[in-house]
Parts: sequence; C-alpha cells; structure tokens
Amino acid sequence: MIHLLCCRINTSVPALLLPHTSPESAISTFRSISAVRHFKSLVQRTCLRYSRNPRPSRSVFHFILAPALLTVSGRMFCKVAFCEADVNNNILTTQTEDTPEFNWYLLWEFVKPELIALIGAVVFAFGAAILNIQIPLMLGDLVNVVARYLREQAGNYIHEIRVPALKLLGLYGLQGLLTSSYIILLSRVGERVAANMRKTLFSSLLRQDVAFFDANKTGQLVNRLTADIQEFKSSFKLVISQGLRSVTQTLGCFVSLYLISPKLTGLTVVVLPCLVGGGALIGSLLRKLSRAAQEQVAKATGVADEALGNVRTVKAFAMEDRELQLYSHEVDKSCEMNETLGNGIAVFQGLSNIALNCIVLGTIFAGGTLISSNEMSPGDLMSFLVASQTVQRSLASISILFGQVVRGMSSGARVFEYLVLQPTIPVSVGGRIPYHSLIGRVDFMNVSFSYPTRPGHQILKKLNLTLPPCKTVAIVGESGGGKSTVASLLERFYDPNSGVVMLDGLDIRTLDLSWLRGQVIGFINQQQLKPSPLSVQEPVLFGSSIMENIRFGKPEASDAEVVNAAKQANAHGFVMSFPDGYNTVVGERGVTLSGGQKQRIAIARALIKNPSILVLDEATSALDAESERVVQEALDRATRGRTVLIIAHRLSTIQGADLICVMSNGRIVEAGTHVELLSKGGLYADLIRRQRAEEQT
Ligand SMILES: Nc1ncnc2c1ncn2[C@@H]1O[C@H](COP(=O)(O)OP(=O)(O)OP(=O)(O)O)[C@@H](O)[C@H]1O
Repeated sequence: MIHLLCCRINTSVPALLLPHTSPESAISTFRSISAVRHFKSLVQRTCLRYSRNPRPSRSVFHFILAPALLTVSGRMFCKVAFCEADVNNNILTTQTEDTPEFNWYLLWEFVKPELIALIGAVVFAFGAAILNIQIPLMLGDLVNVVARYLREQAGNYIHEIRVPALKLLGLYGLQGLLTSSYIILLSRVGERVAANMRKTLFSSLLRQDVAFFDANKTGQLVNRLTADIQEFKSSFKLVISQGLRSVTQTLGCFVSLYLISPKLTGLTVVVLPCLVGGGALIGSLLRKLSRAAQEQVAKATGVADEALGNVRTVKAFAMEDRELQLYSHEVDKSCEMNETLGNGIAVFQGLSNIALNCIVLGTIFAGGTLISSNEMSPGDLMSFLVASQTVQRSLASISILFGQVVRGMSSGARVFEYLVLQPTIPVSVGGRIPYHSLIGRVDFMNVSFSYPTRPGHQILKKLNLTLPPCKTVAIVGESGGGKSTVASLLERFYDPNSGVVMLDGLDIRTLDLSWLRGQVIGFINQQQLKPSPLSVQEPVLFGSSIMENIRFGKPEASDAEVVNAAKQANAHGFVMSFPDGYNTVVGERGVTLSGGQKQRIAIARALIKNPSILVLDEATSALDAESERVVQEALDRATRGRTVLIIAHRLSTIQGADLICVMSNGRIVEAGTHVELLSKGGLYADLIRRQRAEEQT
C-alpha cells in the first residue's frame, strides 16, 4: 500500500508529496532529504492548494495532494497521511485518513486459493458475453432471409432459413450452458472467499487487545462479520458475472455496431464520454453517502445489541421505552441516510436510462435515414437495433452494478480494516517459566497507567505492590480507585504506561501471554454486579453444557478432571441434582443458573487449569448470604497453596488475608493484616465502619 505523505515543511517549501510504503518510512525519507529546498519547484508543481480551507496559513490541510489524484485513483490505491513539521523539519503531528481503504492485496490473498475456479468463471462469463454479441448479427442474417423472401417471393423459405435458424438455436443453447457454468463456479468462489474472510476476520478480532474492545462496540464488530461480508460477497459476484458480461457485451456490440454502420456508431460514441464523466461524478458522491449510511446502520445495530445483550438490566430499570427511543433515533438516522443514498442511486439510474433511451431513439432515427438512402439493409438495421438494445441493457446493468460496487467496496474496506489490525499485545510471543520452577511471586513496580480510551486520566500512579508466593493479598478501597485495573494489568489486558509488572522477577511483557493466561493465572469475577475492564470476558458462562463450560478452562481436560474441579468448587452436588447432570445446558450467558451456582461453575473453570495465581475480582459480592457462604467455602479451598489476589468489596470476606492493601487515588496507602490495620484506625478502619453502618441500614 502506498502512503502519500503531505508535509508542511516551512513557509518557503509548502509541501512534499512522496509515495511510500508506510507513513513512518515516508517520514524517515523526508528527514533524510538534506537539500529540501532543491525540491521546491518540483513540489510546487506537484501540490495544489486546498481551496476549501478558509484560513489556509493555519492548517496543514492547506497543502493537499492534487485533488484529481485523490478522487480518481488515490482513494483506491493510496493511504494518505498528513503530517506537520516545524521550521527545523521535525515532525510535530501525523494523521492518517480515518476512512478505511480497500486493500487489493488482501483481496488477492483471499481469491488466490480459488483462482482456477475464478478463471473458469471469468472465461465462461466472457464466452457467454461473446456469444451474446453474435446473436444480433445472426438475427440480422435471419431477417435478411425473411426480407429477401418477402421481396422476391421465390426460393425455398424453409431451406434458406434452416441454416441461420439452427445456428442461432445452437448459439442460444451454448450461451445457456456457459451462463449456468459460470454462475456455478462463481457462487463457489464467492461463498469460499466469504467464508475465509469471516474466519480470518473473526480470528483477527479475537486477537485484538482489550483496549480495542473498549473502543469498539460489539454490534459494530458483528456487523462487519455479517452484513459487510455479505455485501462484499454479493458485489464481488456481481462484478464478475454482470460486470464482466456487461462490459464485454458493450465493447463487443460497439465493434459490431461499427462494422454494421460506422456513421451511426460515431454518433453514439460522441455522446458516451459525457455520460461516463457525469456517472463518475455522481458515483464518487454516492460512495461517500454509502459509507456514511453503512456506519450508521452499524451504530444502530450496536444499540440494539447492547440492549438485547443486557435485557435484564433494561427490564429491571423499566428502560424499554428509552432503549426503543435510542434505537429508533439511530434507525431513523440510518433510514434517512439510506433514503438519500437510494434517491441518489435512483436519480443516477433514471438519468442514465433517459440518456440510453435517447441514444437508441437517435440511432433508429438516423438508421432509418441511412436505409432510405440504401446505405443499410433491413437486416443490418435489425442487427443494429438488437445490438444497441444489448448495449443499452449492458450499460443499464453497469449503472445498477455501480451502486452495488460502491457499497461492496466500502464493505470490503471496512472488513479489511480490521484484518490488517495488529494487536499491540501479541498473544503467543515470549518465554515460559518451567512449571516446576514457577514460584508465583508478583511485583508491581512503579506502575503508572491510564486507559487507552482516556489517556488523560491516570488511574494508577507509581503503584508498588507485591503478591508473595502462596499468600493471599486483598485490595480494598474506594470505588473507582483502580482495584480492578490492577487485576487487568496482571492479566495483561493492558500494559502499563510506565513501570513494570513482574512474575518471579521477569517482566510479564517478556512472557508468552497465552501461557500466562491459559496456565498460570486463574481469574474469577462477578460480571452481573460490576461491568469492569474485564467485561471483555463476558458472558461469564457460555450457552453450552456445564461440562463444556468447565472444560473451557482446559480444553484437553478429561471428564474426571471436570468432575474433580466441580467438586473443589462446591458445584458437584447441585450439578448432579439436575436431570441432565453435567450435560445440562445453562442457557445464554448462564441465565438458567442462580448467581451462586454460576459463580461456582466459574470457580471450577478457573481451578481446572490448576493455576499458580488466582485473581478474584468481586467474586462473592453479588451473592446472598447463603450463596456467599457456599461460594466462600469453595474459594477458601481453591486458594490454598496459591498466590491469590482478591479485589474486595465486602470487607468481611477478606479478614483472613495475609495482607490487606488499601488503595486510594491509584496508590497503596495502607497495608497490613486486618488486625494491624484496624488498630491503626486509618482508612481501612474507616471503610469497615462505613460498611457495617451500611449493612445495618
Ligand atoms: N475500560 C476502561 N476504559 C476507561 N476507563 C476505565 C475503564 N475501566 C475502568 N475505567 C476507569 O478507571 C477507574 C478505575 O476503575 P476500576 O474498575 O479499576 O476501579 P475499582 O477500584 O475496581 O472500582 P470499584 O470498586 O467500583 O469496582 C475508574 O475511574 C473507571 O471509570
């Protein structure tokens, strides 16, 4: 992909346009040009002023690439990066276009495995189109026979007509066969390309960081997997079938028209460039509209997805009407945009139809004149009419196709955008600590952190915290103080902005993440109560059987291991009381289980991988007293012999912890055992007092 870099250098050298493989390489090349001034004249010739900006001297957009380059081919083949530099040529800011680009290379990668079938489809479609071009000429022959017979009333009509009629019949048959063949092949190619795209996009989405999911709504992501790929597939198939056929027929029929009557064809050719120019202009406008409309549809889907995904919360707060209002607002907007798009496409098609009909009318009129002066035979006129009808049909289908291609390319661009996205935290890179030498000590050293979605808001400020091996550390503190964020950094959902998180003295950034999450750290949280940064793990349970849910922690686990984990988690008893036992399907997000039951399944799922470190984030806070007792019992058993980090809301559940850390404003402000902290009478004692008072009221 070529990146065009447009830099403002200084007042004397307004801009520099360079083709590059990435903005970074463009910037580095730009920096390496010592005699920039020698480029001045070249640059001034290359770059045009961006006339829309009313205060050009203030903005980098003042210096923009030649508009023709951007509009005609640039949007398809180039990514445009703008950057601003100071007078010493130091780059101050860079900004890439945020509209996704169509990635031809990726398309090629998907099409490559289906190349033979695709070539077959193209050849057959091409063949069918060529035969279609022959049909008007043969019809002309047929009409000439009829006209001659009518004129001369002599000879054997059946004998004369038989050969051209049989030829035409054969042509129809062959054309039908070729058409079926290319449709079969094309549907195979389209379906396989779409399936591969879906799989690759899904895999790419799963590899993204948690920060990516913070910034993008699930509904919008699902939309790219479904609607966008569907749209792209339809366009892809249409371009090959209708597009190829229509273009071939148009060109071929033009050649036939020329052979029949150069004069008439000349007339048509004069009008055509005007049509194409107008079409291209309206087309670029429609493309913009289409992209905006698709974004809006995805936004509306996102709202519906959120409401349906959290339907219990919506109902609990009687927010059905409000959600409906929100959804209606987004749907109305998308409807309006799609209507505008539809109107645009309608006007486009209407105009092109009028233009095409006028061409036909004009050619019939002019053709009649040529017949009257004996420059054409009636058969030629017939051929000309049918061929010009074919041209008309082909051009009309090209115009319909155009709208589809516009939508398809925007959809494809939106799919490819996420396909090329690389996670900043790679999942399977780095070392592992051998199981027998893993101690399970965790150190947070001077860790500062702000969430990527809110870079200005610092959550952790030079935090220092040690989880000694096989000990239980609880973090308590005011709401929003950053307790769950500590767990997120340990799970490496995010990396700290500064400082380091260490496991057994090794920076966790140097460790294999899939090993760290899959085998070292077990994580149990309480989603219903608290949508946290870890909510990317939603749903707590999947809508499959209890057996599969527990096995999710260790896919290779035997049935006996699953049962054993369930026993450790105090879950075996209630599971066996269900008629289907471990095969009981728990419903979407585990809705058919109680909170305590769900939580015990989640504990079993974490325990089955026998993790050295357990993180319990609000693991019992949403439960009633009896459920909490049973779950706590399971947790007490689960935590034995492991390094445990408890993020606690209910202080009563952590009084036996080896170390309690009180967090405030992104730092640990108090640490000690329950007794030590109570005797200090500081923040912890205050929290205990407040919670007891709350419980009493
Ligand atoms: N994914 C996120 N993106 C941006 N900000 C976030 C994200 N998750 C949490 N925050 C913010 O980070 C701060 C700390 O959140 P965190 O969940 O760590 O607090 P907490 O101490 O666990 O709170 P609580 O006791 O209420 O659960 C809060 O201000 C919260 O708004």
